[in-house]
Amino acid sequence: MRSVYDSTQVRAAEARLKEFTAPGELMQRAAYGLANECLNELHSRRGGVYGARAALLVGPGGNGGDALYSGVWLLRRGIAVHALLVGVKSYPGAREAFVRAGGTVGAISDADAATAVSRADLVIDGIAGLGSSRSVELPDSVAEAIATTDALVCAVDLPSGVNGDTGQAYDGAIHADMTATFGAWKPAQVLAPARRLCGDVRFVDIGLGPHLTDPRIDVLDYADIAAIWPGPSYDSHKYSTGVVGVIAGSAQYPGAAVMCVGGAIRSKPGMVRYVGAPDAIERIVAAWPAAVGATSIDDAGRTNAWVIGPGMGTDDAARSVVRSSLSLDVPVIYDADALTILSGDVDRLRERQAPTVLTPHSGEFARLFGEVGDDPVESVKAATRRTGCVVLLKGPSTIVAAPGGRVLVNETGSSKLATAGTGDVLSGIIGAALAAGLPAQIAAAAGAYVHGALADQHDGPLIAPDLIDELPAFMARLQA
Ligand SMILES: NC(=O)C1=CN([C@@H]2O[C@H](COP(=O)(O)OP(=O)(O)OC[C@H]3O[C@@H](n4cnc5c(N)ncnc54)[C@H](OP(=O)(O)O)[C@@H]3O)[C@@H](O)[C@H]2O)[C@@H](O)CC1
Ligand SMILES: [K+]
Repeated sequence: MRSVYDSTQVRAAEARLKEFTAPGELMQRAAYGLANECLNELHSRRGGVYGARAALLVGPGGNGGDALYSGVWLLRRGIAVHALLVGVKSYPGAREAFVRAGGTVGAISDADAATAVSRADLVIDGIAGLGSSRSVELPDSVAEAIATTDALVCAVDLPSGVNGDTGQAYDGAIHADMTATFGAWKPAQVLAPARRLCGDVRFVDIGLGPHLTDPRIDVLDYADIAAIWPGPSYDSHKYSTGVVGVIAGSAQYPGAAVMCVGGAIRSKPGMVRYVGAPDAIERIVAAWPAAVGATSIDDAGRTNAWVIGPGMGTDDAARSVVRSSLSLDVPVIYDADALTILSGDVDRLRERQAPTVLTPHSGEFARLFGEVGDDPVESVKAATRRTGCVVLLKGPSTIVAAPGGRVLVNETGSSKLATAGTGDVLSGIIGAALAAGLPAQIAAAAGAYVHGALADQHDGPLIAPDLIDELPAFMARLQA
């Protein structure tokens, strides 16, 4: 698990650590770590560093200070380093130290600034980090040189022009190949759209760890999923590993039910029950002979969790099923059409006594709760406070919040998943995890991890049934 801290937490930890360190010590640790990351990467790209050229983009604050002091280390390794000041100010003492070590300094508005960038093998973006709060305005020629260079572009702490806490990217934000993050992972390094601008994130330990508590976000990794994903034990039987009920599909969208049941059945619960009309049951059993059919929830028998919604339509019958499901005393995940049905009735979700998971994409989220704002984590947390439900917001970075709990962000998957039916598979996987007894937020986040990882391991273009085909091998590896 990777813990992520916002700028207020990082600054507070920095202030506490400063009580035990000499003045300037933390910046020196950061600058040395930054220089090392750049040198290692440059070495692997060019086969050496001596004789390389570097351009530093230097802002007025601590971020620019880091860039200048890292320049001192680069100079000591035989790299020619030119600093371009963005604005008139620079971090006290850093410019002088850089010049003493042999660095040269110009302004970003100099006629030859773009040439310095395009000739460089390494560009260090130290315009702004934690203090980055607005668009980056560079001369057009410099912006163009940064955008088109083959050089290694390394962001100091965060790419300039991204909001470190929300993941928002302002106009002109720098697109880095690599980001050296100091002391903690920051929200923008795991949240879209900023995450993409960070490139490869390298952690530089400056000793903040013991002073950081209560992360804003956690990111689950493979080891976490392997540890928590429920597997059968030697005395398991079909009821002990969880029974999933699925209400999905309609005459218009029969495939949604097949995808959803497939996602559930291949995630290895003990049993999957499908509830629908007789012809729909026939279709499901033809596709998944191990599934068990019933024509109503009441006739379905013992079930540990329900998946309700994919492709079920929004007609009166569907509305009545969703309304009556609110009183089910086992966990329920509402997806797709069920979310549309609930959008006029969000506050009724508070009636639910058992855990509930909502899995909207941004359009469904807007219908339920209003548009996702500039701070998507806050928007999702507000939705959980309003409904008492676990809310999983699908998107380039999936955000999963629970009432009173910590926020989880999933990093697996890609735009490959933007294809019909993949969401139905996801809800089936989450349903299986819920039925097996995982706490609702963990079930949702672990389901999102598995779903994304299936897409990542699939070669070539992807359609929803490919995810189901990838599931058995993935589960086998996970439980090995
Ligand atoms: N915390 C830690 O543990 C450690 C922190 N360290 C380092 O310090 C950094 C934080 O330093 P910081 O507080 O001085 O803020 P920083 O990011 O340099 O911004 C400064 C000013 O830049 C400006 N500015 C903003 N956006 C801009 C834009 N788009 N284009 C142009 N200018 C822009 C804006 O000033 P304004 O122009 O608005 O007056 C803003 O106030 C941190 O990220 C890390 O690198 C390490 O050294 C040691 C450990
Ligand atoms: K930066």
